[in-house]
Amino acid sequence: MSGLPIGLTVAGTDPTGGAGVFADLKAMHSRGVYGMAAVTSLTAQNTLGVQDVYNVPADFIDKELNSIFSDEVPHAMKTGMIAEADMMAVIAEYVRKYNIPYVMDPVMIATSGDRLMTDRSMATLIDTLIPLANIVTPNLHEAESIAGMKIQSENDLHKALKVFVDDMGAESVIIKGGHLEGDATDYLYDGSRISTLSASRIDTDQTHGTGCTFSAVLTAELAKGRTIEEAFKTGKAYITNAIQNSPGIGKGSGPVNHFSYKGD
Ligand SMILES: Nc1ncnc2c1ncn2[C@@H]1O[C@H](COP(=O)(O)OP(=O)(O)OP(=O)(O)O)[C@@H](O)[C@H]1O
Ligand SMILES: Cc1ncc(CO)c(N)n1
Repeated sequence: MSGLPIGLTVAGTDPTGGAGVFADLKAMHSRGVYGMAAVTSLTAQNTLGVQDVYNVPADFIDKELNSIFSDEVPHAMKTGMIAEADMMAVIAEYVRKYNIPYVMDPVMIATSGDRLMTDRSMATLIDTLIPLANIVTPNLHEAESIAGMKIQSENDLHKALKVFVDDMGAESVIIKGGHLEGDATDYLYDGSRISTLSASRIDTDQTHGTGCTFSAVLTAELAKGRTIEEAFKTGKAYITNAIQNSPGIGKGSGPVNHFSYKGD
């Protein structure tokens, strides 16, 4: 039993380290949390796009998770890229059995526009993973696909938030406004109230892996026993600072700085 908070990420790799499990580990480390990672897919990708994907078979993901959980149970976990429904079913079993705080980042399409989840997995994502989640973190497009509606107004956004919690059974949802017009405003709904956090939009294309990094920070904060609202505040401050200080790596949409945020 470790005194250090432990966060687990279950997601794909990005060999350039800007998104996926490597980014998650950096974000958790930066927040003072010991990071563990089980890999769902290897991708060949960089700041320009995804060149190829190699899925880990679901029964091997089961072995990775068994190795982790039979040895040390993490204090919180997140999932990111999960390409296929059979992988989701395996992961859901561990979330159910160990019942640790769970952040579900429904990764569907990379910043570059490449698909990272099959369409036929959508029903499983909605039926098995979302009801287990303490926080679901869709971006605007993912929220539209999952809620099955267009989001063109504040009113639509409020309706979509409620679909995740009131209809699908998540404890809370944060719809991220990285792709909204104007300020980058994120919306949290926890079943009783909607709260927002806003940052001025940073005029940059250095946003590769922002979603992964944001959800990894939320997971790290939950691993420390912080509330969802506290985790949201830290996640927002961290990602805004990380985008502002992006290191300018690669020829395309580069990664953020996982180590620049120095807040508590
Ligand atoms: N240009 C920006 N300026 C300020 N904040 C931003 C900007 N772009 C994204 N964010 C913030 O970054 C976080 C991640 O949001 P975003 O909508 O980009 O996620 P995503 O699309 O899932 O990311 P990914 O690129 O990893 O797929 C949110 O808090 C969002 O408000
Ligand atoms: C492995 C992986 N997960 C998530 C994203 C979304 O940014 C990505 N580009 N790559």
